[in-house]
Order: sequence, then structure tokens, then C-alpha cells
Amino acid sequence: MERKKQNPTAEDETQIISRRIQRISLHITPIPRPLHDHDNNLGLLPCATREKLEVETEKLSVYMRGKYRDMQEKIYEYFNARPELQTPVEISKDEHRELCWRQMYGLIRETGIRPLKYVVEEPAKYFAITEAVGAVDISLGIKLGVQYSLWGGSVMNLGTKKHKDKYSEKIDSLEYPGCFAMTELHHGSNVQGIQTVATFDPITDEFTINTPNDGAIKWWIGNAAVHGKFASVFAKLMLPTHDAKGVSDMGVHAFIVPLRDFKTHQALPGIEIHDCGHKVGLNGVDNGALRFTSVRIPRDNLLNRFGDVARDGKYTSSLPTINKRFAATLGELVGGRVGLGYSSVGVLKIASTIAIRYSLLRQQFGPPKQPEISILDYQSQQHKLMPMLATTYAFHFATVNLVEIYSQMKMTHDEQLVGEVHALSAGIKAYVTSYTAKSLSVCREACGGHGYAAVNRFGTLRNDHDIFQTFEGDNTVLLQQVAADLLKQYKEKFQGGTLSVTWNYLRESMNTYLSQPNPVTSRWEGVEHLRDPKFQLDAFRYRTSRLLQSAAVRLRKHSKTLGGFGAWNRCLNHLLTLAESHIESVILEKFIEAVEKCPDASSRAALKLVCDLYALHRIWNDIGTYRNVDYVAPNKAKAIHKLTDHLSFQVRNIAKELVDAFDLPDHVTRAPIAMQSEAYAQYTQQVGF
Ligand SMILES: Cc1cc2nc3c(=O)[nH]c(=O)nc-3n(C[C@H](O)[C@H](O)[C@H](O)COP(=O)(O)OP(=O)(O)OC[C@H]3O[C@@H](n4cnc5c(N)ncnc54)[C@H](O)[C@@H]3O)c2cc1C
Repeated sequence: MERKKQNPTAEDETQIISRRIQRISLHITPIPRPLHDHDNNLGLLPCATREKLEVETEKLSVYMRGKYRDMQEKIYEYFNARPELQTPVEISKDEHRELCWRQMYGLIRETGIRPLKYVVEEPAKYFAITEAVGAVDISLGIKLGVQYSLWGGSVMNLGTKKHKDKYSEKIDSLEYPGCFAMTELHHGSNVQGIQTVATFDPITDEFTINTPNDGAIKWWIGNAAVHGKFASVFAKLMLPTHDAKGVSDMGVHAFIVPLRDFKTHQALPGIEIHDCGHKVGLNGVDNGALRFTSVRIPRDNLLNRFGDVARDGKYTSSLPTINKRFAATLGELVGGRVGLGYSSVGVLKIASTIAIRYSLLRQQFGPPKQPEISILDYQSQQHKLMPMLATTYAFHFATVNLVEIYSQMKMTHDEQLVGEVHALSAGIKAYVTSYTAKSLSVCREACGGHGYAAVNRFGTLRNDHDIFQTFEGDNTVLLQQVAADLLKQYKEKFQGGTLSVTWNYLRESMNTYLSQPNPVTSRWEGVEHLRDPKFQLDAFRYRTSRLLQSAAVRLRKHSKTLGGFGAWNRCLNHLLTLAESHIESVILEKFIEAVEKCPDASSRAALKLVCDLYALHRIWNDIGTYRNVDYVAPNKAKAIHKLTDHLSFQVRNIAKELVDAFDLPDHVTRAPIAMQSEAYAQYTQQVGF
């Protein structure tokens, strides 16, 4: 009995917590009872309203669940039933690579899942698969992404029928493990700067692939160090000419290059492969470096959807310029970005679930002579975790929407949609992965010392996820694509052109911005007004319009003296803020739509609360900007701050239900401190008690 008091079971803890939640929670209908002394002592009732949202987790979860939940469950179950395929906490690089291969091979061969089919036909299903395998081990998610989205995707999207017929089945079944070899030692973000060459030889009807200098060594190539048999190699296509130069550069194209012998697994003649070595994270993925010396491949190995070479060496393309072909080629690869943003939200869900479940369980300090309180009852802990939980929900709906419009784009090839998905996938990937990377540290710290135990996962999640900010396009570079697109749309607006759907709001808010902020509404501070989605969206959009207008003016001014490139660089931080602001507007818009569409009233009320917290927290974060232009008067700024704290507190009261609705079973979250029963006991067992 004594022992139980000192070290209560999780069930006891849960009861204590739920009693406490009942005591301090707010109720929807006013309850005519005075505040408990205890509540006052905790300082937990920041405002007099007493509301409690009753959330039916199952209904909320059904609304959140994608169409492909069954597929995800199949994956979770597959790994749950095979402990030998689970990644241990301590594992060497080489063992991790082999395990990761066995995980992928087992999944594909034993469950019959065929991801490449979905990459092409049902992208949403493919992204659901990558999210689920990423929850098992992020290395596995990336290894699978390299095989199917990058290597497979390049063949399917940049190749033609002959390539699909020859390769698709064998890529899907893992008979042909492959790589995507774009990056070089000297060039990552600037893909057009790559130097590898593929020169056509009309005599033998072949291309010769060469690495002209060490700067052109392909670097960081996933699957290259150990498992890859092929690579889609990005190189400048050179055609022989009869002039003094001897060759003509047709721009960057992709080529299928066999890397290793099928029987011996040795590198083929002319191909030198080295291991990029131990990394900060993702050590289950074998990244390698490749050098090519006069490697000959048949002409047919050119992935020729956007440009082809005939037997006589004549080049043909439906696209007139190198730049247009390059844009079309890279445009086909945006699926990787969509998937990375989507998977990043998956990582954020796991981390926030662990941190919040543990914060509900953990008790430290309390009022004199009273039981200790849950650490989630501290305002500071709520401040760390509740806006993050709200943001996770916001990201969930934004990435689901992105996947939907990406799928539509793949079906229709609608030109406007292509442009929209291109910019939106760049922006959402950049914004979401940067936020998740920061949040992983916050979650670790919010769990104190136990958050630092590797078994509780924050270390691997943080290290493995970190590079999401860089690959598939560096975030700073991607945000500039969003800013450039906004400026293009802005210019078109004034030339009477149409705006794409996502950008449509700019038309209206630009007009609002061009007039002065309304001195009356800037003082409105009522809760109803602050929780009105119209006010929230207007505020986000006003900020974007203002940033867009001022960026356009500044760029025009500086380009007179500095030229286009110099002016862009002079305004770069401004442009990045503009891009982030726009992406935040899109995320909020999608969240508001998701709240409105939710069919179940209790789930809708919970989502509305979470959405309000997301919106007001972001406005408060940028309150300086709003104050500077008098969009928000001092009294309103104060009211926003107060309400944000209050909403954090209210969200805390349904935090358990909100993380439960992510539907992540214990065998997926895996951190002992986040187990839904006997968390402490499971944790102590881990170290041998
Ligand atoms: C683990 C891992 C796996 C990878 N897998 C693959 C793979 O399978 N295949 C493949 O082809 N590649 C792969 N890559 C490479 C990856 O795609 C590149 O690292 C990425 O594109 C960024 O390029 P970079 O490393 O050259 O960075 P850089 O472009 O050199 O960027 C370095 C810094 O400069 C800044 N910067 C660069 N340009 C600008 C600009 N215009 N404006 C402002 N700031 C700028 C960036 O923001 C960044 O902070 C992988 C990389 C890693 C680490």
C-alpha cells in the first residue's frame, strides 16, 4: 500500500488526473457552484466562464482518419507481429541498414503491398503508406521513399511506355532496388548547376556518362552505398555537332544507369561507389557517392518524356527551351515534397502524443498539503504544448488538402493546378518541416529528464527528421519559390489576369490593405469577435497582402540600382516572411473549412476551439507587426493574449481526447513514458526492474 502511494500505477494516475480534470474543467452549461479553493490555488481558472467540451474521441478520430486507415493498420500490425523487424534503441549503422532493407523487403514481399502502383494511380494511398512506415522507423519511411517515390517515380513520371513496361513491376517488387542521383558534391539546391554529362554516341547508339571533375561526384545518393542496382542519373545531355565546340548542351535530363552486377553485386565497370558514412540521423538509409568514367548505356535508357534523341542523333521535344524542359522535369518530382510534408505531420503527431500523454501522467509539486498536480496543469507547460497540439491539427488538415489537390493534378494535368501544387507543396513542405523540427526539441524538454532517454524516442525522431528541412528542396530555397509565385500573381492581378484558387483571397484583401485599417474594428476586443473566423482570416490575409505590396515596392526600387538578383537578395528576409505568412493563411483557411465540414457537433466544437487557439496564437506571435500598423489597438492586443492563454487552458482539458483521436496505438508510439497504462512500470521494466 505504502509502495503504491509512492509509485502509483498508471491506472491510479489516470483516475487522479481525470478527477482533477473534472474538478478544474470548464463546463458548457454554466454550473452554479463556487470555484473550489483548490482551483484558485492552482491559478487555473483564467476567466470566469465554466465550459467543458465533451469530446467523443471515436467520432473525432473517424473524421480525422483518411480513407486509407486500413492500409496503415495493416502496416502497424505487420510490424507489431514481428518483433525481429523492430528497430532496437541501440544499433550500429551497418546493422541498421540491413534491418531497414529487411523491413522494407518483408513488408513488400509478405503483405503484397505495391507502393509504386499507388505512386501513379492513388497518391493518397501511397502517402498513407509512407506515413505509417515512417512511424515504424523514419529511416524505413525514407528508404521506401527513395525506392518508390524517387527512383520509381522518376522512371514512371519522366520515362515513357517502354520504361514503364520494362521496370515498373520489378521496381514495385523490389527486384530492382534503385537510387535517384541528382545532387552532386558542388551542387545541391542549384540543380541546373550540375556537371555530370551524358554524351550521345551515334556510332554505337549509346550515351556515355561521365563525371568531369570531383565537384560532379553524385553525393548523398540514397540506396547507393549498399543496396541499389540502378540509378536514375541526372546529367546534361550533350549532342555531337559539327561546329568548333563539338557538342551542344540540351540541358538536364535523367538516364537509367545500372550500377551493380546482378549476380556478384559488384559495381559495374566505370562506376566507383563510396559510402557517405555515418550521419547525424537516418542511419538506416545507405547514402553513397558515385563517380562515372565512360559508362555506356543504351539510348533507350534516356527517360524521354520531355525530350528524346533519335537514332540519327536528332533531338526532339514538345517543350521549346531548356528552361521549360527543366521546369517540366522538376515539376514531375513534386510528389516527394508532398509526401515529406505529410510524413512530417505524422512525426509531429507521434511526438506531441508522447509529450502530452506523459505530461498528463507526470506530477510535480502542488499547493501546500495537497496532492501534487499534473505538469500539464502548469500554464507554462500548456503554453509549450497546447498551441503545438493545435498546430498539429492545423497541419493535418492542410496536408490532407494538399494531397487531395496533388491527386487531382495527377489525374487532370490541369495547368493552373500544376502551378498551384508546385508552389503550395514547396511552401507547406518548408513550413511544416521547420515547425516540426523545432517542436521535437520542445517535446523533449517538456518531458524533462525522461524525455532524454533514447527509449522515449525524441532523440531519434529529432535526428532523423531534421534533414526533412533540407532534402527534397532546402526550406529557405523553397520558400523563395512561394514568394516568387506570389509576386507573379500580384503582377498578373494588376494586369487583369486571373488568380489561382489558393491565391484568390489576395484580390479582396489587397483592396482592404490599400485602405487604412479600420480604427473602430482595431479596438474590438469581444471574445465573439476574436473567435470569429472572419476576423482571424482577415488578419492573416491582411498581413500577407501588406507584406506582398511592400515587397513589390521594395524590389522595384532596389532593382534599379542592384539589378534583379541583387534586389531579391536585399529583400530576401522580407520575402521569406511573406511566403510563411501566405502559407499560414492557407493553413488557417483549410482548418476553418475542416471545422465547418465536420458532421459531428461535439467534434466540431472541439475542432473550433483548437482552430481558434491556432489562429490567435499565431496572431499573438506576430503582434508587433499588427500593432505597428495599428491593425490591432493596445486593448485588442491584450485581449488576444488573454484569450490565447484561456484557450490553451481549455484545450488542455480535452488534450487527452485530442491526442487519442490521432489514433496512434501504443505499439506505434512505443515510448514507455507515453503508454496508456502502466507507463512508469513499463519504463522501469525497460531498464531491468
Ligand atoms: C540524408 C540525405 C539524403 C539525401 N538523399 C538524396 C538522394 O537520394 N538523391 C539526391 O539527389 N540528393 C539527396 N540528398 C541531397 C539533398 O537533396 C541536398 O542536400 C539538398 O537539395 C540541399 O542541397 P545542398 O546540400 O547542396 O545545400 P546548399 O544548397 O548548399 O544549401 C546550404 C545552405 O545555403 C542556403 N542556400 C542555398 N541556396 C540559397 C539561396 N538561393 N538563397 C538563400 N539561401 C540559400 C540554404 O538555405 C542552406 O542553408 C540527400 C541529402 C541528405 C543529407
